[in-house]
Amino acid sequence: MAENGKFLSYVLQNLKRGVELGGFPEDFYKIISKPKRILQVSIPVKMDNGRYEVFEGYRVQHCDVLGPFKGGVRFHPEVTLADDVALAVLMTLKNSLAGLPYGGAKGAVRVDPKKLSQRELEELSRGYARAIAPLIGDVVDIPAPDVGTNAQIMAWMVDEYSKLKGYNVPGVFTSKPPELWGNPVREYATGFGVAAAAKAAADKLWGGIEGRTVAIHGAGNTGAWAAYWLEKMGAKIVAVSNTKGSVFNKVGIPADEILKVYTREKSILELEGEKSESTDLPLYVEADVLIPAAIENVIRGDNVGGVRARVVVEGANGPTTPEAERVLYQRGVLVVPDILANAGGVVMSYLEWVENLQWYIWDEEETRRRLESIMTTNFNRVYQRWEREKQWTMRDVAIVTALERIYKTMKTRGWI
Ligand SMILES: NC(=O)c1ccc[n+]([C@@H]2O[C@H](COP(=O)([O-])OP(=O)(O)OC[C@H]3O[C@@H](n4cnc5c(N)ncnc54)[C@H](O)[C@@H]3O)[C@@H](O)[C@H]2O)c1
Repeated sequence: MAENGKFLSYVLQNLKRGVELGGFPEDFYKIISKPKRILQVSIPVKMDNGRYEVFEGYRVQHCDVLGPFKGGVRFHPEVTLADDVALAVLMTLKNSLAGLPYGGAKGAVRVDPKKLSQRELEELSRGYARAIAPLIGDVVDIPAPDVGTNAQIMAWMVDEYSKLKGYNVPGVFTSKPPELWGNPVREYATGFGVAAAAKAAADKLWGGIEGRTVAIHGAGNTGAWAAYWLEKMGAKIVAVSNTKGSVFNKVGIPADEILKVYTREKSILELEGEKSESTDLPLYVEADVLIPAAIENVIRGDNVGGVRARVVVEGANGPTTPEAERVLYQRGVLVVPDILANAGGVVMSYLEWVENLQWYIWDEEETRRRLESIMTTNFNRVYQRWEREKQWTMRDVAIVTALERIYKTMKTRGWI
């Protein structure tokens, strides 16, 4: 996605800064900046036209000092190994910050899933699960969905892995459908967590989220469900976009309609309001909160001048480049970093995994209550520390806090 490893270089820049600010030894950076293991796979798929295509995929296992590797699988036509490494590093930090007993990993397949038939997609998903099977397991490495993958794909993968083992292994993939050892909260967990983080930020800055305006860049799983929960919390969604264009409506765009765009019952340009073929309108509209929820590197040095929101809550991974973040920081814009704001998905994955390992089932309300409590506690912990260390960005605080836990555990285990 990001050209020539730019995304990885931004993630490593932030990591290095975290190591320096936290006063950790240089050797710690040497260890933590490199993945422990990288698996590259080729997946042959017999296409509907009778010919074979071979897709390239990866599983990057970055660090497992805190527990089994954990992180999603991305299906995207432009994803590179460098992107996958960057995403795996972010998972290590995110899992550490959230207090989960997990290390970080990420998988990817270079493919445009929209161009595959359902049968081809199933073949590819099962093929990927078979290819990485020797290196994963419910206490080894536990993949989940990311961009371009979903609960149905997890169902195929968990089924394939279980067939290879000869018995059911529910805990090896998370974010499965509710009828296959999943939990109904997972569908909206990341968006719900982003909404909880935005609300927690608004509570601190304005005494509440009620009546505040929100712009959402990328109305997919994360963005559309964030819209849904933010509206329930009393905020107003004024702008939204996807790869087909953008809509702005200062009166408010109903979240139900945004969800219909996500589920493809409606095109984005059918929503009421000012329409634009540009996909980036939400980045620049007048709104209290901006939620970039599409892809990385959308707020950069060259366009940050146009951002007017007072708070940026990173639904996507890596949407703000370090250069843009410096500008926002100087302007007093609060950036709630990805590893804090979008952890709802992996926190929910953890809850699902705990259910699976015990063959136990929590109901939806109980699960959502646990998720909200973990998200809000984590936000407040980082925010309170940031209030004491305002010369740092909130990302710096989040990264240093995540690194402290990793470093301490490495020391205790004798890895450093
Ligand atoms: N889904 C999760 O559980 C989860 C968890 C943590 C982080 N994330 C991160 O959130 C981001 C989105 O993931 P998702 O699962 O919601 O993906 P998704 O594919 O469901 O949604 C992405 C949305 O962004 C839109 N989009 C893509 N490129 C765009 C562009 N240039 N301009 C405007 N819109 C664009 C797409 O049309 C789609 O609506 C990614 O960075 C992902 O890593 C997702």
